Amino acid sequence: MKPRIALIAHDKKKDDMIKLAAEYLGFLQTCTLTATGTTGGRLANELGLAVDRKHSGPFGGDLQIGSMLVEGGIDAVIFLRDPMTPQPHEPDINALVRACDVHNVACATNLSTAHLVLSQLQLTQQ
Ligand SMILES: O=C(CO)COP(=O)(O)O
Repeated sequence: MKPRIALIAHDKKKDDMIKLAAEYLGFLQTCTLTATGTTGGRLANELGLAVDRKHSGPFGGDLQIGSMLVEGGIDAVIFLRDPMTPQPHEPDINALVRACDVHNVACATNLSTAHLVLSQLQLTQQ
């Protein structure tokens, strides 16, 4: 089955997300991708990736992805959080990360871990 990956980035991390996704473009094209609204828009517009776009994070996008994950619909989450900027929807962010822990779903919240997760997933697909 294709890996089902959620891609989410806070505003100051969106350029990092685009660079990361560009590095793994060939692999990500083989995956089923879900993203929060603005992140997904950039991935689609700038890299041509087919992404199921949920609401923007502050409007419930993290919760929508959390709900999918709880239902068993997500294999890994790449969530480039901005630890330096307070977010109005902090409880939603914590709920998503908590849902990953509850359901033992890989959750990369920084670039180093994102590389480890994506490179490993890519290996297991080959
Ligand atoms: O806020 C976010 C995650 O908490 C991301 O939402 P956007 O991708 O819509 O900016």
